[in-house]
Amino acid sequence: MAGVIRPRPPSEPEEPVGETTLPELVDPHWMHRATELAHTGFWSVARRLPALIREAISLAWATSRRDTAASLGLNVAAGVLTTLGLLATTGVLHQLFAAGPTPDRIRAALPALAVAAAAVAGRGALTIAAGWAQARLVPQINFTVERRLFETTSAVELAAFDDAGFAEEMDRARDRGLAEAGSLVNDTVNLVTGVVGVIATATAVTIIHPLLLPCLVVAAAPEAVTAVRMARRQHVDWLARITRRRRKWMLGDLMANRHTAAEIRVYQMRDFLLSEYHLMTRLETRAELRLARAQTVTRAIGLSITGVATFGLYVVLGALLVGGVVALAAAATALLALQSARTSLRTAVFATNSLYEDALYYQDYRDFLDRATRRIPAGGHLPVAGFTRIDVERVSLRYPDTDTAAVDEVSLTVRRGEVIALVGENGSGKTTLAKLIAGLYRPTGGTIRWDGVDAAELDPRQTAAQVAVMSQDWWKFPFTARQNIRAGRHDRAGGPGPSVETAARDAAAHDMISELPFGYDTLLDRQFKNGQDLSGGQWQRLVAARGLYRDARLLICDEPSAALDARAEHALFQHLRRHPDRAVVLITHRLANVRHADRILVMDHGRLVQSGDHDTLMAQGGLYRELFELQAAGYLAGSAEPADG
Ligand SMILES: Nc1ncnc2c1ncn2[C@@H]1O[C@H](COP(=O)(O)OP(=O)(O)OP(=O)(O)O)[C@@H](O)[C@H]1O
Repeated sequence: MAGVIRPRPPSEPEEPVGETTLPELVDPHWMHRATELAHTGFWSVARRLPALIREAISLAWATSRRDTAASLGLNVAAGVLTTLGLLATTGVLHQLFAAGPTPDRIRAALPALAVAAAAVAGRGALTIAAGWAQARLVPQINFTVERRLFETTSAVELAAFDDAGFAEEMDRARDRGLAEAGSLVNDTVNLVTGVVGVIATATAVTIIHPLLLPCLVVAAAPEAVTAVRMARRQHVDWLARITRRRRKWMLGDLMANRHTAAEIRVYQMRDFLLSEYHLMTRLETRAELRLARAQTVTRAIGLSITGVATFGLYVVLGALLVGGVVALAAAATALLALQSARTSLRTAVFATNSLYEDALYYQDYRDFLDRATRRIPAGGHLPVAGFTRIDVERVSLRYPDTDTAAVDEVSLTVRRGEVIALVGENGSGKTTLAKLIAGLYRPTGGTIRWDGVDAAELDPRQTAAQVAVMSQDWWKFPFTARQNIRAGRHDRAGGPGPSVETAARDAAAHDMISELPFGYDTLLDRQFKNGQDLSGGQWQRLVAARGLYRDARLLICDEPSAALDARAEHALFQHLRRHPDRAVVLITHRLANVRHADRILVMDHGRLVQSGDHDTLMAQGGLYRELFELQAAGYLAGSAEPADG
């Protein structure tokens, strides 16, 4: 076995001194409502029930009237049959306990028995039908709330995503709010089912003998109280443990993840991660045992009290029987009713607890939708078919929660047929200005005019159709190579404009795509079967192909070649040259690529500080020349860093 290296088992950690060597985790945003339930008493929760039920039913009603009516109506009908079944059972017992020969008694009991059997069968059928209606309703609700959310998030203005509060609310609405809508309705139906069950049983018992009702309440109550206590204890405990469990998931994810595998080996982090993981596991197991112990105690106390209460019920029933107040048949039915009441009460109690928490999270979803809807840009209505010039007039943009303007009173003109370049140091505002020209942001000052018309008055969809942006922070869409390029104008069926393959060739992406296992039909996401990943530069070629495929009148290229090799960069820039029908706004730090631009605009701290062609700016001196010469020096033969000291 020489040469086989066996992984050394990690050393077991010492008993924890402190909790962990890792720093504290902040609370995840999806549990910000969780403490609220823990700190709200059961009766406060119960008091809010009517409003919550109204909310859930109106959501369900708006989604499907038929299934809502069926879910609730069939449950109520099942309740009526519960009452009928109990009354018929009393009738059966009454006949059976009567005096006379057994065959006669059985014969006399038969009609009531038939009614009782029909009631049980009917109730079963109605419950199944109600369950079916409920099962149909919940996915429809999920679909409705998801559709509402995504229709809104995909329409809000881009600037909303820069607002940290908005982004967080969106995450919350998406993570919990969506899921809770279905639960809200499910729990409401369960609550109604439970309450109907309790009412049905109480009604039957009251009809049989009014004195039986208080006995039933006293006997069933301890179990309901135990159920509330256990549910709450579990919730509080879950809250207390959630941070540790997240840390455990995080550590587990680090150790079983293809992205971290190399670094963990390079830095020999295995022992450290495993010992932290063991520590978390040990603390977690201890906490779980603590909960199990506490729940066992609660259950034991609850069961004992329930036992005593049930015994009390027997004593009371016995006394009523002996005193001749209640018939034997009625007393026997009361015992059957107790079982049914307990089950229904437990269902109602659990549903009440969950309903409250569901409603808190669903409210987040509602609040977010209201807020997001207000941020959908209204836009103008004037049609746009193209442009001859776009005038940017003293335009500014200040991002939310920032003190300085990212773009500060900038004026320039983009003409059709021109290539203009935006250059400047990192953070000088080039990307922001490009996004303003593209209409992705609305200026916080100044005006942008398309052929003299304020862009705010133009139809935003038609304006967007004139613009293509090759952005520097693109996303790896999990589609095939072809779909990734066609996404540039997914609704173009034939018609003018380059084909997918032409766009790919122009962006130096065709050869690379052809070499993929399924060529243009290769899925570019490793999460899918047969999916592939591309290198950063290969992805950038694909993004450039998408931009060219869009074939827009205004092409904005933000660092289109940052990850490209020299050959691909050269090929791409051949296609970003002047074109009579198109204006190109080019942002790049590689100043050799802007030499041939019609105009070079130099930005510094959000302001436009120089403008002109390459020769003019070089003759002028200033920031452009300084940056150009610095970069050019790196390419000069024999240039070397001065030696230290
Ligand atoms: N979404 C944002 N929210 C808040 N501030 C932002 C946001 N995007 C950019 N900024 C800030 O605005 C300023 C201009 O950024 P911008 O991305 O426009 O610069 P840039 O010239 O394109 O930089 P680079 O050359 O590094 O790409 C920077 O100070 C940046 O920190």
